[in-house]
Amino acid sequence: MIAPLVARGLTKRYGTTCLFEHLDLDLEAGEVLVLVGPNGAGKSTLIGCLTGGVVPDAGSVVLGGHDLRSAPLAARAALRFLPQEVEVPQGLTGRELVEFYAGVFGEPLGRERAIALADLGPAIDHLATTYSLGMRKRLVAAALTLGEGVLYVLDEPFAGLDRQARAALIAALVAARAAGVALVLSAHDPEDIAALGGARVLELGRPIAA
Ligand SMILES: Nc1ncnc2c1ncn2[C@@H]1O[C@H](COP(=O)(O)OP(=O)(O)OP(=O)(O)O)[C@@H](O)[C@H]1O
Repeated sequence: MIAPLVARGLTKRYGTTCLFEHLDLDLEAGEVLVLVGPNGAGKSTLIGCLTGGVVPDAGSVVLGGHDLRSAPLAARAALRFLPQEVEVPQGLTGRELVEFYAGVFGEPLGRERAIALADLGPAIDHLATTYSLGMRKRLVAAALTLGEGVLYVLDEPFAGLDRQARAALIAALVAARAAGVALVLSAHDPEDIAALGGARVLELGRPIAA
């Protein structure tokens, strides 16, 4: 079975400040890794290195057996990413966006399931740019479950969600995990970590200036 995530020797510095170095990560199907640490510890930067938005100073990332640098399209096809700030394109309703994701992720028939999971009521037919942060997160988090992602990476997924949306997202993540999806997420609240049904925790400390 191909591991959803293998990272080797990840190192990232900004100037003389080292956020992490020589970091190895391995996640098997269904495993969960939670990144914790104070503000500025480097959680989002590490997530950026795992999802291709930040180039590490050293090291490699392999997603679902595909190297993020040498085979970025195949690696990204295995990945579902929920960033901390969820941006949506102009001019599309929530429904149209879900239809777009369903096509890109190769599960066009899953769109009604994702729309039900987003649970936005009549707002699903409003322009997504009018949504609150929590509504945008509901929409995109539901779309992540489309297709055959093997690794979900979520940057502070529960921030800005109300209780009902948080419970729905946790249920969706627990179900994905049971289906073999591995998860990497950053979180501040131990309750969220417990709700996922057990996870490995990686604690990042305050960055060290050389
Ligand atoms: N592009 C950049 N250039 C320089 N420094 C950066 C850059 N991006 C992030 N940093 C710095 O790297 C450090 C880690 O930032 P990061 O956003 O990864 O932390 P975090 O653990 O996600 O924080 P938070 O919990 O507040 O979201 C911070 O000191 C930040 O200022």
